[in-house]
Amino acid sequence: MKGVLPIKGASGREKKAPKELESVLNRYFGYSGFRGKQLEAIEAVLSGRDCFCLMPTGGGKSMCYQIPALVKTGIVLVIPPLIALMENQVASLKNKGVPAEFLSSTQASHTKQRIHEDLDTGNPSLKLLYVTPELVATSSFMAKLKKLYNRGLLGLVAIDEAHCISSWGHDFRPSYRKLSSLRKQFPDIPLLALTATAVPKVQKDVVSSLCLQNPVILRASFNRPNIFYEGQKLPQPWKRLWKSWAPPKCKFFLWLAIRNKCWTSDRLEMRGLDHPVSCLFCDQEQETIQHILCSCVFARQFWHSILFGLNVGNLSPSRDEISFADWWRKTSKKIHKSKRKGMNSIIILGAWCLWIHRNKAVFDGETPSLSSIRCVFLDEIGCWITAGAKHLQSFGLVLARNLHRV
Ligand SMILES: Nc1ncnc2c1ncn2[C@@H]1O[C@H](COP(=O)(O)OP(=O)(O)OP(=O)(O)O)[C@@H](O)[C@H]1O
Repeated sequence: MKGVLPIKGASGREKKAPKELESVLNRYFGYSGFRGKQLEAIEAVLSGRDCFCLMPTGGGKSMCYQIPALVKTGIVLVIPPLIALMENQVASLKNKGVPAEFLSSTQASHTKQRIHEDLDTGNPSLKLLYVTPELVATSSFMAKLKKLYNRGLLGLVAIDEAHCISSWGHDFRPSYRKLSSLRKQFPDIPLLALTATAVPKVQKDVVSSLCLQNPVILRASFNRPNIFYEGQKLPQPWKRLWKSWAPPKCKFFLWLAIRNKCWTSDRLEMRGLDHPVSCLFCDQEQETIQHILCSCVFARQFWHSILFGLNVGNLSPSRDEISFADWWRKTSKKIHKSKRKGMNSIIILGAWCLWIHRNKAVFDGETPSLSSIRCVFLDEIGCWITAGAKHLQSFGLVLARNLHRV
């Protein structure tokens, strides 16, 4: 890149002086300076280090791999979780004159062919290539990457929304798990893991799942000094959530859900991404995670059938319920202490089933059905009991007896 002179870092790898990086930032993106942990992340990967970077939503994580792509030799491979995300970013980069492309199932075959031909040349014009984790998991694409790597043309691999490896990545996106092979395949290429949601436990999991080697760990402050906050302390459900019996993936899902961090229509729309027009369960209201879990008519019918089966149908969420966490707190309070642990597991399981059912409707086009979600719920309860959920035993028996009557 003209005007940006590489200097040698301690490791002997490419390193750029901040001023030179700032001039690239200014030239392509029009910003006068880096913010948050951007510069530290950029310098880490330019010096060849792996890096885990936690920055708030909208904090500017993409710059951490876009600037290296513009100053580093070779191609930066970016792995985001959503096709819509990569389409958006690629379009915006192209607008700024940055050579970027994405490969996905939605891409026309002649476009894919053109990208592959470019990758096969000795000197590809591409600087950023966005791909899905599923594509990285295929042997044919891995072979292509290997070729790039052997020719010294792979500069950096950036994994966006890296928490997917640890949360819904387990079941929902198994290919995220397979990204662990990147470190083995490309031992000296820096890996950059970016996320806005990672509690220390998840951070550790991301670092170990990706086999990051002695990574630079960056955690930007989530405080926005220009925003005045006023808050009221509400009883939080965390203790109830973490202490209840449920598989970790379900608890983690609910932790995200309570914090409104699931990729439902409202969040996708806020980010300008493709999103279902309305909730696929009821086709009446906008889809939010709170709606799916408690105020949607489908969700309420589901909860009613489960709770009615347990002889506490009166505790089902009402149509005015706007917060799942709030409903859970109220419901839990009304249950006798001796049954509370079991009820908490029932509620986590119910929420998990609703989420899985919603994903099947969104991604597999399945029609929402009360009888099928109830069957899944009953099967799961059996599995949870077998796996050690003692408090659920009596609930399971009552439900198995009563549910067919609902
Ligand atoms: N140094 C900077 N100065 C000013 N604006 C910036 C800077 N870096 C990034 N931005 C802008 O901040 C906005 C958010 O950036 P970006 O989409 O990369 O955030 P993000 O951290 O990836 O967010 P999310 O977690 O939602 O994916 C963009 O409009 C981007 O152009």
